[in-house]
Amino acid sequence: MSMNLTIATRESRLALWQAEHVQGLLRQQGHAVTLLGMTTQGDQILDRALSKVGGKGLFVKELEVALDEGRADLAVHSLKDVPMELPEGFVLAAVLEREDERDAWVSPHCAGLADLPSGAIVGTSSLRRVVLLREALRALGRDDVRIEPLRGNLDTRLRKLDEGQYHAIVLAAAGLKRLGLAARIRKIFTPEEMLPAAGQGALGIEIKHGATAQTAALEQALSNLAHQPTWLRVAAERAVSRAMGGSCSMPLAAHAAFVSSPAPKGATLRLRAAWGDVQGRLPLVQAQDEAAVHGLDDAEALGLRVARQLQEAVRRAGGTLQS
Ligand SMILES: NCc1[nH]cc(CCC(=O)O)c1CC(=O)O
Repeated sequence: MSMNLTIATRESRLALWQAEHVQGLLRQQGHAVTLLGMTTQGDQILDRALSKVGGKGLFVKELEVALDEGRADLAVHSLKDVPMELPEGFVLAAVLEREDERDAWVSPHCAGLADLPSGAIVGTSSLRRVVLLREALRALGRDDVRIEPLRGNLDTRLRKLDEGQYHAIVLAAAGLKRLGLAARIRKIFTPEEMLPAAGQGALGIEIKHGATAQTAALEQALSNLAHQPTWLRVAAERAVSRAMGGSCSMPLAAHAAFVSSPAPKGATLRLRAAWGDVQGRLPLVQAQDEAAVHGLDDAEALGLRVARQLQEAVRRAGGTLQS
């Protein structure tokens, strides 16, 4: 059955790329799909760190209002920006195949941290990247390097780099690749060097759940787009964030990968997580575990176990999780 569908999307170049990507996939299934562009608070507030003004939810709330009012049928999000708990009545109907989940180093000047000139400034605004960069700089004995906040959409961030406000910036590789900007990447950090954020590089499709025939048809169409191995990986990662009470004001990394590839049903999923102290007094705290994962429940149970380990390790290190 062919449907007329509307996708609610933010209007940044990356958000539009992502919405158009899903539009294309749904059109291939014979549906008529239009986009409804909107500006969210997260796009408007650019002068303050997101962690200080309410966090990830700021990027998704307006889109949920559009779903609630029936102005749109689905919303496409970078999963990294989707809060762990969706409001009552909303569900994640599909997670698409993951793009590169790693972080990228972009710099016209140097190939990596070790090459930074004395007193260099590195831009990033994610607290996770701040604590991981700090750890790497500490290992290199580079206490001269400064990490400074950097906000705005991808184009804005790159412009600030090009204007010379920073020697280098760290961004998600996925966003750069999607926008055809992969040539700007000087180096991609391995997950060992810089553990990615929960859900980074994956797209999630959110809908308003309802017991109607229309919703059932929509869920069916979206389930055709879902990529199960990605879904299992991000379910484990997001379970860590959820159990840690993670908002974007917590410097938290969580990354899962199948140890045997490709990932058949029941393959072993390895999950690693890290927490850092924003004040920089404590060394990075890490935890990891692995499990045979057959479904979302197994993935979430793994995430919960790693979160418990991490919480215990944070306590032993003398850290506090409530900031
Ligand atoms: N926090 C903003 C955001 N949300 C998703 C991406 C990149 C794409 C992705 O991770 O899927 C970015 C930019 C970045 O972190 O550099």
